[in-house]
Amino acid sequence: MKSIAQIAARLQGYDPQSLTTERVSAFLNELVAPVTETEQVALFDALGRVLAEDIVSPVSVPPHDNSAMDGFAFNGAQLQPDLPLRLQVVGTAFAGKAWQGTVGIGKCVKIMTGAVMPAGLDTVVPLEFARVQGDAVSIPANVLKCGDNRRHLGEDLMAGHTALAQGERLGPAALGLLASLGLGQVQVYRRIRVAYFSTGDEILSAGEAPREGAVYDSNRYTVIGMLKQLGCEVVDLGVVRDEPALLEKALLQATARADAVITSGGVSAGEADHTRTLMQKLGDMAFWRVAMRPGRPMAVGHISAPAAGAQSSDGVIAPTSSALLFGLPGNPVAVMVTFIAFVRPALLRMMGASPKPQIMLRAVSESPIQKKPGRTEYQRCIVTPRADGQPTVRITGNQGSGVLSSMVQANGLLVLEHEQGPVAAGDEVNVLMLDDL
Ligand SMILES: Nc1nc2c(c(=O)[nH]1)N[C@H]1C(S)=C(S)[C@@H](COP(=O)(O)OP(=O)(O)OC[C@H]3O[C@@H](n4cnc5c(N)ncnc54)[C@H](O)[C@@H]3O)O[C@H]1N2
Ligand code: MOO
Repeated sequence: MKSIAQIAARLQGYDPQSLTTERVSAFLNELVAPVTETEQVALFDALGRVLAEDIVSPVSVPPHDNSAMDGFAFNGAQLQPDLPLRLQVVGTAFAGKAWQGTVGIGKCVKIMTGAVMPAGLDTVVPLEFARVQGDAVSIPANVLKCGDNRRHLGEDLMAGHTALAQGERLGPAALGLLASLGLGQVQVYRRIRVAYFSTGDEILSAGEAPREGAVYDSNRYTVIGMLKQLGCEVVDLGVVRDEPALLEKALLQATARADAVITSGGVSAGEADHTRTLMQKLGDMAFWRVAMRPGRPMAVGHISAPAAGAQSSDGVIAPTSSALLFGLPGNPVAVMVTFIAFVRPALLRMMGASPKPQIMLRAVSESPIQKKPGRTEYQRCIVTPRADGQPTVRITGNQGSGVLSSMVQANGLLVLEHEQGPVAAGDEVNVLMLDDL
């Protein structure tokens, strides 16, 4: 495991009080190691899991040349420009029940979609194009080319070729592809376990009576929601008051039980913020001010705790477990934005997934947007599709980092890059669509 100091020493221009989002991402790439343990799971249980091995096709898909249409199969060399073709039907080929005979010149076979192409035949005329009279079929001039409507053996996947690479996060299409190879089980990385707790004396749990100066905990629901969407196992440690002994206990418990620990609150420099001090005491931590909005303060590092169930006795050093720790800012939108920008990619890396660039939509801004160069801004926005071309985008009103209602209205996050200044109406901007996450 690389220490914060080692990574910082290698990262040019590392300044914890002013880090660009790119530097943060580069730092996290070095800090976070993928899990190595794997397990075999049934294909139906593999959705969202990450492949731990290359999948080499044991078979070709399709396994034989076959018809793409219901129609009549024949030897396409007989087609001539500007001339119709008349053929005699000599049999029927069904999907799953091949036609075994030979089909000569002037002959054809009625064929169903998916049926194996009889030997020597390479072209199918769809039923809609064929004129059938008794056992004769005539094909009008110039409606077909030789080879039309034939699907080739292995045109999807060829036996012996890599069908999917290690690191692929399995979506429905990938599961279907694995199933098309006849595989019922697949080797994936184990799930990662992530513990979460909210911190702060003013934070109430749902169901508690309201009291002066207190607010209900929303971060626990947004963060745990996003963790579940990622397919992590979640250890929910609730709300922890800003008391050193309670915070220490929660951090140690979380570390002993999880691969990664996420907290919210207590990472800026407030007086009652014991969280920072404790994180520092228990681990190798960095406290950053990221040049971004929202989400400026953030803590990251590794902390250690005696492993779950480990007994320390005289002369015996208890084994320790260690976890990646993200101390996210308390403000509800800052939590979500830092999770999306940094925690999510880091956890995907820990899950073993190959890195994928976040694809941004280009949209035209409906109105001017204020923006200072020198920080990356994530503004909640609504993208509207336009029938006549590029989608347009507008921001969702109040962008305060405590305002969750504008996050709910938003369908995207408008990402204004570090160097960018104000946006004029009609300018193109980048949007991260929230549904894609
Ligand atoms: N002097 C400075 N003050 C602040 C700075 C700074 O750089 N210098 N940064 C500001 C920014 S930006 C943010 S973000 C916040 C982050 O502070 P903390 O991480 O220490 O968070 P808290 O102070 O504990 O809480 C901030 C805010 O969020 C509310 N909150 C916290 N947890 C929850 C929760 N689980 N559910 C709902 N709401 C929550 C909390 O009540 C506060 O209102 O610091 C700024 N200050
Ligand atoms: O980082 Mo704070 O983002 O302004 O809420």
